Amino acid sequence: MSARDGGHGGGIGGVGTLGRRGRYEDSEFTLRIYPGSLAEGTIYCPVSARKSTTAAEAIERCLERLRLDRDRCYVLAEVKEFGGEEWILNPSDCPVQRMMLWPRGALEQRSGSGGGEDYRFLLRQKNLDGSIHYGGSLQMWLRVTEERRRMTERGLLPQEEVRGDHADLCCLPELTERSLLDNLRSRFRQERIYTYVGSILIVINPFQFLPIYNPKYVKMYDNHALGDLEPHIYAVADVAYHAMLQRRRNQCIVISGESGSGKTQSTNFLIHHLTALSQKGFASGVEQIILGAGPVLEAFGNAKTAHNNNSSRFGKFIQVNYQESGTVRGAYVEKYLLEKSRLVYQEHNERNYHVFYYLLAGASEEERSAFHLKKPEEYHYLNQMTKKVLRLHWENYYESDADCFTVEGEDLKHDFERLQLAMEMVGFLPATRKQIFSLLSAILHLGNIRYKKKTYRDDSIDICNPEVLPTVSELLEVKEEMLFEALTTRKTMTVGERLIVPYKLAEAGTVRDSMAKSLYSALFDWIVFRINHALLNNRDLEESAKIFSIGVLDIFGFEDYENNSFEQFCINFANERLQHYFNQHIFKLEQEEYRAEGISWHNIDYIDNTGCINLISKKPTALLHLLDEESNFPQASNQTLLDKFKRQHEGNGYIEFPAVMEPAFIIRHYAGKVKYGVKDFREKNTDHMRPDIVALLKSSKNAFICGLMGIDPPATFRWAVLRAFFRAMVAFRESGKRHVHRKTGHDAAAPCAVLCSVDSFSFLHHPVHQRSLEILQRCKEEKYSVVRKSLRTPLSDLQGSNTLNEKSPRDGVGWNGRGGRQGRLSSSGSNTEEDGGIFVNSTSSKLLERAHGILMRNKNYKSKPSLPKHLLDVKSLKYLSNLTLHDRITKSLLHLHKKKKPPSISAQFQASLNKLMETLGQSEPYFVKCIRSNAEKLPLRFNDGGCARSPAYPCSVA
Ligand SMILES: Nc1ncnc2c1ncn2[C@@H]1O[C@H](COP(=O)(O)OP(=O)(O)OP(=O)(O)O)[C@@H](O)[C@H]1O
Repeated sequence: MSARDGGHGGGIGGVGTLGRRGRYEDSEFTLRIYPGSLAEGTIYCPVSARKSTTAAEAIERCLERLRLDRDRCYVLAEVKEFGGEEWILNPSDCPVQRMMLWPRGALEQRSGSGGGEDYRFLLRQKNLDGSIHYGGSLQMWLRVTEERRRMTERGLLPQEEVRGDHADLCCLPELTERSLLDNLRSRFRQERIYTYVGSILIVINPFQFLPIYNPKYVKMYDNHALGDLEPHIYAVADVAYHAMLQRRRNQCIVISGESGSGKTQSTNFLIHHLTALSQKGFASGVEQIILGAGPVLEAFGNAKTAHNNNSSRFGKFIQVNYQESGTVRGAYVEKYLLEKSRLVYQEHNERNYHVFYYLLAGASEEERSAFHLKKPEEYHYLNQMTKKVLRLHWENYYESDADCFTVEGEDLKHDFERLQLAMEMVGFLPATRKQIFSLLSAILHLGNIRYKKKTYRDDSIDICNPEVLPTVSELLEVKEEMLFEALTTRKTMTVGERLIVPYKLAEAGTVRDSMAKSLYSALFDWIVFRINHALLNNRDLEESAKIFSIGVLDIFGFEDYENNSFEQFCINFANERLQHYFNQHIFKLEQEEYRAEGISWHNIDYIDNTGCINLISKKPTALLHLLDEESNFPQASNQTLLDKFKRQHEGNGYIEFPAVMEPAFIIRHYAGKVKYGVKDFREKNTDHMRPDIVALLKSSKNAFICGLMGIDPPATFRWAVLRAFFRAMVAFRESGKRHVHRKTGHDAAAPCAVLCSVDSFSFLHHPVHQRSLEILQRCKEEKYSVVRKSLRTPLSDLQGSNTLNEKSPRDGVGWNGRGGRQGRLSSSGSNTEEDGGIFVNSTSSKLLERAHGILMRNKNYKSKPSLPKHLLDVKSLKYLSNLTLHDRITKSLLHLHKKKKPPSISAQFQASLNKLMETLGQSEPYFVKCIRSNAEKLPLRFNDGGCARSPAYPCSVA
């Protein structure tokens, strides 16, 4: 693709600034549409398009140029990297927007350097039954495959085994570690990366996309039993889908494997197939949002690590919900344990979360100055790794410097553009995005605050670089003095007296980092919440509606590093629970079933890890409970914690203590022994945001920051509605007065004068007021009342002003909108539950109606571009908050449990794991085990040692 105006013909990869982004909105690009067999002799047809050009329009132009038969029906298919997988675009989809989500490499290759045929648009013809016509080749191909299978069955063709490998390891004549490895290696060399072990799918990450994900394969695996065909990830998705429909039971697919083994990639294939299966090739609204949600979650939750340049630093469970008929109706994302420590510290050769680098590389000049952005190397939270390198190679600082902030083949500017677009796709308006980036900048500046001792004699501290404070206070919109106090002193109550105690030097750094980590994780929670809101379907709110679901769990694999700490302990505990679930299903339940049916069966010994799970989590003396006890005890230390572990569990076969006096303990996990250092265990387990910091942030004038501190989304939403009302009223009246004043030269107090002259006002066209007016209309329609019985101190807006009316094109609701969501809202009944509701009195109602009339009549008025986002409302917010009740991370981070102490991090993690296990327990499971073919990430290279050592290696699970 190339942009023809604006002078950035190198493709969208070169568009990085806001100003350029503005031009980019109107730029004309060239789409290359490949007609394939529909126009023999034409490789591709260049079609000019803008960001808003629809697929239907692009097809029209293409048909015109190629003079194709217009009586036929055509669609545009987007082919993405994974070996030719095709995504059919809806007529209203915008191909340029899809293309903007492609990685820069794809766009560059497109501009002529060759080899980039992976990403492209194809012109496809649609058959009468709605299926896609593949020019006969698919049918032929399927026939050949089928024929081949029949001939093999009849013995006319050699069996697969003759080639020396088995598609199912259970069929191996001899089951040894050697034979398993030989079989996997042999298959891998034939580019067969998938192998079954019974019903379990093993994937060996080839680090190169193979052409096995295109529609031929989608079709081929449709409605076959597992094992009928060559193993494939699509086969698992397909079997789960049909089992859900036939047995009317929820299904789940559990993906495991070490970092870089391909879990996330497998999840992507599964989700695409699971949504595509029910869509007959068309991307639904849900699929679109899932499509946008991926890059957003990735930018905020992934980072470069030593093992994987794009490693997910959080676990996720994506649940695709279906109607009884089997069509997708919505989805839900649950996240587990975002790695917070990465925000303030990274190991050598690792980076902070991607989004920081994207922002610093891609922000426009305007954004740079608004957020006071610097270079990455000037931020403490990003440059610690550089400093390490610096110490090693002082003389070649600049080389090392560049290496640390970019990854080979990466274009951060392009990634920033892509992120912005993805955020737009999940419904984040420009103002919301600005709030998010401003918060990220505040976090970076916060990290630059350094402390020093005031004097040698006492412990009191000061900030070395006070010039940073105004920047942070400006970005967070808090008072500078309050910020200084919160960062240097602690307020405590002792016998009714309020004490202000200065932090010690080491403490202050922890407080600063804790504030940064908590802000970031609250932001991440907020993003997940908003994505879930976008993925929510109206019908999910109806209790009677029957939902079936298929969940895909992509959770961090087993970890054993040189230094293991609290995070690894939690992660490995989660893996123990999953291994237990796996054992239950694969061995125990199956054997019990055989025995119940009277089938003679020799029980297979498997490693039962119940003992290890009990050691870690069984009340009252398990390690996690002892940790909680010691975390609550002010005099305790990590050493007393270790002593407690020893006293309580000495002699337990699952725990050992190093012979030398080392502050560590060793757990015998199912996947091997891991040594954990107890340093920081207590601190990490109670990593809550301090009350002083919460109070500071709640004092922010910025509704978005306050919103992050809000624990009750429905309540904060109502406050947002109220605020919007007053904002609109005040603005409307004030502007009216000003206008009359200008015209008559004296103050016009009478509202009628305002109304008479308001037609020409432009202030109403400001997005904030448009939104306020729309919100007000909704209030009116919901019969809210304007006068609150008692005005409490606002809990603040959850969403900030710009997010309240982000709405879905599906809603189709205008000012006087009927039907759609509006219908749902008025029938929701949520308003009646409210005490002290909001009443629209008749004067303000008239005022607003008039204002709206003006707004709508004005010929300059343009409706906002419709966004793939649901309208927020109390009922859906309540629904979502209930779904995430178990996950009280944000709540506890903010220390909002007034009476009780907030639950510890490990307690919250256990609660979310329990919920996950409950969901899995109610589903029929499938297991996908991912293995890294080599540690160097080389394409199609099989390293025996690496594969056999993998915790997902069949020997260690079977
Ligand atoms: N099936 C596949 N075909 C081709 N390449 C793959 C495949 N699966 C994974 N990869 C490559 O391997 C890289 C690492 O995979 P992925 O990020 O999915 O690993 P992961 O197990 O999720 O790692 P982490 O636990 O660190 O998040 C991907 O960026 C991709 O380049």
